[in-house]
Order: sequence, then C-alpha cells, then structure tokens
Amino acid sequence: MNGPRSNGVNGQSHASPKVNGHANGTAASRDHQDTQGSSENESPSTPSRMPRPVHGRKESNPLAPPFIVSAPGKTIVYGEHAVVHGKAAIAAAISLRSYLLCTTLSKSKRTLSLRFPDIGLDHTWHIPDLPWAAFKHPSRRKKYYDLVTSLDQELVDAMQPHIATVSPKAKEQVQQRHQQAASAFLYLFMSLGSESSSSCTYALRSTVPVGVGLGSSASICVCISTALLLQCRALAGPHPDQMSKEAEDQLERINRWAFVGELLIHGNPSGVDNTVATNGHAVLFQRHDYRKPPAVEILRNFPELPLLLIDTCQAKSTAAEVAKVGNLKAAHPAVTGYVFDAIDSITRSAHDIVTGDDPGSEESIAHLGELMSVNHGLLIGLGVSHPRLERLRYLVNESGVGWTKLTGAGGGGCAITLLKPSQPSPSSTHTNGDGTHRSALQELERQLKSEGFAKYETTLGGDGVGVLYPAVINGKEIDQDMFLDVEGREGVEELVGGKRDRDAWTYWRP
Ligand SMILES: Nc1ncnc2c1ncn2[C@@H]1O[C@H](COP(=O)(O)OP(=O)(O)O)[C@@H](O)[C@H]1O
Ligand SMILES: C[C@@](O)(CCOP(=O)(O)O)CC(=O)O
Repeated sequence: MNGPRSNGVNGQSHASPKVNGHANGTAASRDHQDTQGSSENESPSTPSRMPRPVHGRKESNPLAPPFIVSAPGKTIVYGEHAVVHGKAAIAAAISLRSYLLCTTLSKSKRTLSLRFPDIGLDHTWHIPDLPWAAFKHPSRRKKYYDLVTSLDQELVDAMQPHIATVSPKAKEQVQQRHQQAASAFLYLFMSLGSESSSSCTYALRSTVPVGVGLGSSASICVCISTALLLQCRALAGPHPDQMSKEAEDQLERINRWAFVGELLIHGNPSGVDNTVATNGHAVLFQRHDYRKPPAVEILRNFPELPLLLIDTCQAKSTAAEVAKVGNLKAAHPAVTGYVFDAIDSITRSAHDIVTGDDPGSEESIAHLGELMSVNHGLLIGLGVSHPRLERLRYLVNESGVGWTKLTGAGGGGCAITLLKPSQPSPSSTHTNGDGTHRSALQELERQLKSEGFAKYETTLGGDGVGVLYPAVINGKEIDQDMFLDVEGREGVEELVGGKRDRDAWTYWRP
C-alpha cells in the first residue's frame, strides 16, 4: 500500500497497515476495542493474527488514522415492489458510490459527529448522554453477529429525544431526510458501540443522487455498517489472499447491519438494495421469510447491458411508494398477488437469459427489453408510475431506441432504457452535404435535456463495499477538510483515488 505508515496502537508501528491483522483497519479496531474494555465484540478470527498491544498509559495512545469506506448505488433491473412481497428481483451495482471518512478524535472529547453535506446535515451528540442503558440492557443488547430483522420499538423510542434535536428548525422534508440518516446511524452506533467508544467524526460524500431510486440510502447504510463493524473489530480483512468463505462471512455481517439501517430509513425494505450495495456485481434476490436471511445469487458475469439511466428529476419517497403498494395489497390481495406473480416470472425469465449462453445477442437483448416494458406496465398497475415517467417512456418509444421501465420505488425518480443493439453510440453522428444530422439517440438525448430530464453516466456491476485504510492516496493523506470541500462527482472521485491509485482500496472478494 502506498503512503505513510501509520503508528499502531500503544505506539507500536505496524509495517503494513492492516485490518485485524490483514490489510487495513487494525489501529482503528484495536483502539476501539481498548476503549470498550471488553472482548465481547471481538471477531473470533482476529486475535491470533494481531500483535497484542502493549498496555501502556492510555493517554499516550496515538489516534487511529482516518480511513474511508465506500459502497455503490444500484439499479433494480426487474422486480421492484414485488420483491418487498416475497418475489424475486434482479439488481445491479452502479459505478456511482458513497464514501464515508471516519476521523477518530482525542478521547477527551467524547463527541460523535455526523457531517453529511449532500443533504446539509451537520450534527454532534455527546456520547455519554446517549441512551446506553436501553441499548445495553441484557434483554435488548445485540451482538455484532446477530441477525436483526426488525427494529426494537423500545430502542427506537429511547433514541427519539436524541433524533428530535437533529435539525429541529429545518423545513419538514429536509428535517425528515436528516432525521432518517441520523436514526440509521445512531441505531447502528448504539447497537455496535459502547459508552466508551472513541470520539469520532463521520463525514459522508456520495456521488449517488439522493432519493431518485438509485439506492442512495442503501449505499450509505453499507458504509455506516462497515465503518462501525471495523471500529468494533468485528470484521476480518479485507485482504487479497482472504479465503472465499471468510470474505463471504464478512460481507454477510455488513449486509445484516446495513439492512437494520435501511429499516430506519424505509420502514419496510426488502433488503435487495443493501445486498447489492454490499456485494457489488448483480444479484438475484428473494426474501421468502423476513425472519430468515434472503436467498441471494450473485451474478458475477452479469452482461454489460447498453443502458441509459434517466432521472425524471421528480422527487419521490421510497417509504411512501412502498406503503402505497402495501395498501393496494390490503385492499385487493388476490389481484395484487397475480401482479406480483407476473413480475416474478418476468424476473425469472430475465435471469434465464442473463445466465444463459449468449446474453448479449440481439435476440436476448430484445427479449430482455420486452420484459422490461411488461414489468413497467405492471408497475403502472401497482400505482407507482408518475406522469414524468410516462412522458419519458413516450419520448423513448417514439425515438425507437429501446425499451424503458422505472427503476426503484417509482413515483418519480429514475428510469432505465435498454438500448437496441443496432443503435449507434451516443457520440456518433451522420453527416451529409448540409451539415450534421443527429442519430435518433442523440436527438432523444437533446429532447430529454430540453424537457428537464437528467442523464447519469454509469456502468453496471463492479465491486461492492471497499475500504481505504488509512485514508491515503498516492502518499497523501485525505483529511476531513479536503474531503468536505472538494467539488462535484469528479472532485470526489479524483480525491479518493478512483483511477489514480486503484491498489490502495481493498475489497472483500469471495
Ligand atoms: N448522500 C447522503 N447523505 C446523507 N444521507 C443520505 C445520502 N443519501 C441518502 N441518504 C439518506 O437516505 C434517504 C433517501 O433514501 P431513499 O428515499 O430510499 O432514496 P434512494 O432511492 O436514493 O435510496 C435520505 O432521506 C437520507 O436520509
Ligand atoms: C421499491 C423497492 O423494491 C426498491 C426501492 O428502491 P429505491 O429506494 O427507490 O432505490 C423497495 C425495496 O426493495 O426495499
């Protein structure tokens, strides 16, 4: 790994910074462990791989270095909403990502700060004031390896006074955004940390647009879960020669707690978003029984589908759209049941094609496209489309470039268009004597822009959650001010290394 070596805990210097004895995370993890004064959160796989700290005077402990975790957004290709009701969905990671920079502060501070500028949230709690008695009560306390599938209402209530102080004067919608993110963070912090957890500032930057159906909440929940699990020493790795099963177990642990964060933000999530944000690539996902882990097939060879990702720029709320479908199901259980079944067979038919011999053939793409159109029709039936989505579909259909469906919760947000293979690339033009003629696709893009739609450039698939420990790229430490001040998507990606220092980031790769 490039960059300056960090000091280990208690003045020990590790030759190569590692998490729990592998690549990354050691110092932060051990520092936190020491402050907890208990080994109950210790990962069974960690102790033998770590040099034991010399128990010197606590005051002389150097601080754990800042580190960054990152996780992708996603697009649901087939099966949204039906997946909340036990049917299968296919979702793929996208190249837009969230980044969480964790900066441990001097222990004398006792503060826990969230600096989330994408939504304008800046909040600090005093750690000893938090409702530890409720969270650590023997009847309620959770272990890092527990499978938590529902929220404990008493804990949510105990947390409430500390959430009510988050942006109390902000407008209702803004306040809701802030309090959702703060609740997800605090519930996980209280479950995984302790009263003696290190003081820390968590700064978040995301290139996933917030609340447009691209899984922004899942990507931040995966970052939060990973950061807190690393800090309480409950993760081994990631490191390049990690056994597949061990890497899989770490991802499972991250995903479970990310789901808890999603429960705080959404109310009733299926878990598909956090599963794809954790694992990356694409997944076939189905949750039959909410008390058990879902069935997940990672689709590592998901084809590079030629997709356009268009934002209607119409705000939506996932919780509201999910509740709408829930109400429809309560009023018309049999009819909605048939709709969910039809969506399920669309997803399964698409799965057969994408895992078949020739998913990229013209015939396969046409089949996948038609399935998208039918899936969208069924989502209209469930009441989750929006006039802006229908206008978008009309424009794409008129242009003849491909097949379109909404993606995510609907009610606004984004749509995906699968392009017909015969389409010239967006940059190609045809010229004749009197100037340049646009291709159908370029003409469509021009029209979409003129009507206030936005286009996102992204690729499908790629890695899931990653760790940059310490937060050093090309020998330069990324500090909080740089991280918070850098502008735009390109700025963030350039700062965190994106293309410049690929090896600095490590991933759990089963
Ligand atoms: N970059 C971010 N910074 C802080 N909070 C975020 C960020 N992205 C998402 N969130 C949280 O997630 C919520 C959006 O979740 P949701 O409505 O499900 O949208 P999406 O479809 O993008 O997942 C926001 O209200 C906020 O609480
Ligand atoms: C509607 C749903 O299927 C997807 C929601 O996705 P998003 O929050 O709009 O990115 C809900 C879920 O699966 O939890």
